[in-house]
Amino acid sequence: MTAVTVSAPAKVNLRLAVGPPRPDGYHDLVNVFHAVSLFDEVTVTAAGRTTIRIDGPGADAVPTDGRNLAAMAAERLARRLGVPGGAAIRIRKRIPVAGGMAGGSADAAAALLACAELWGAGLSRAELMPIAAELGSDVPFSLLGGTAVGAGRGELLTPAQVNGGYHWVFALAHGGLSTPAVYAECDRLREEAGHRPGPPAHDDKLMAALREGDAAAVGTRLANDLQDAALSLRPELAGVLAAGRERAALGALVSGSGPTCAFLAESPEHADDIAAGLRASAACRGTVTARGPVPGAAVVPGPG
Ligand SMILES: C[C@@](CO)(OP(=O)(O)O)[C@H](O)COP(=O)(O)OP(=O)(O)OC[C@H]1O[C@@H](n2ccc(N)nc2=O)[C@H](O)[C@@H]1O
Ligand SMILES: Nc1ncnc2c1ncn2[C@@H]1O[C@H](COP(=O)(O)OP(=O)(O)O)[C@@H](O)[C@H]1O
Repeated sequence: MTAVTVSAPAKVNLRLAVGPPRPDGYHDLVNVFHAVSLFDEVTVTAAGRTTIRIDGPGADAVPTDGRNLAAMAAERLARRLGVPGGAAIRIRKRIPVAGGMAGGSADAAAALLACAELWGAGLSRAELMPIAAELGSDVPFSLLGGTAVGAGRGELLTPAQVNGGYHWVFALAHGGLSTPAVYAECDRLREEAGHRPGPPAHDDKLMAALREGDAAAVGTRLANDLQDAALSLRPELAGVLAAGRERAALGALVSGSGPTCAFLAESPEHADDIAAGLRASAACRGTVTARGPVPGAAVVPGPG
């Protein structure tokens, strides 16, 4: 096999409940991940050493050395398998960079699956999961896809039962937000308010709404404990959320650590209407519509 291409989806967090900081610097979560139809594509070919080429919006903000999560995935798997050399990696980026939609995690999951295929590793998706978790808390979900509840730091996944499809609008922001900075701001705001959070809690009503395919009920249960921190660091996001609510979005929230904002719509037509409202308000850089849930990282058939 000379080239393998894998596509991997972006995510939105339907619920992100954040516990107190752990001694290792992470936070325990109840993280309800939902994969949406916005994909990065990663192509790998055998090479003497690992290299990265990347194109698409925001590509210039992504490292092309050993700090790139896709490169880290390839190197880690090569070491694990005893493969000499590495992989030439090409990333076609569509997921907003540092946008709270797990683009780096998608690229890492895609590179892991693509290299396993390229090198004939014969590893199942389940066997790739522990390597994915070493690369980042969100990487296992990028492999799994669908809708799933992440415990621990987000890496311990249980697939969720979901009926129906969900229509989303994403408001793209200028620039990104650093995930560690948003978690730190969340801790700071809680300390300032004298709020001592308990362990993160599940929301049975959200899970029931997902099982019933009741988009309106899902919309009312969307929740993100990092939202206040993202708004504190980027106050203009309040205007973005308000612009989507004006067009009667079923729910509106910051996606993960932000700054992308997510809006749940009743139908594809309603999604287009919310997107038009957001663009008219000039509150954001642009919009993307997508549906969920979609599967996780998958090999794209045909020549790489
Ligand atoms: C917030 C979330 C929500 O899904 O994603 P984004 O919205 O940024 O995409 C995740 O928790 C991000 O996961 P990921 O981006 O994989 O984070 P990691 O590389 O594992 O960790 C980066 C840093 O984020 C913080 N972190 C991450 C996960 C976690 N459960 N607790 C944390 O405190 C820590 O400061 C850590 O050093
Ligand atoms: N392949 C990659 N794609 C995007 N970002 C990457 C990648 N590899 C490393 N990074 C770094 O990870 C940071 C977070 O990126 P990303 O995963 O897009 O955002 P988020 O964590 O908000 O979902 C970026 O600022 C970038 O420096």
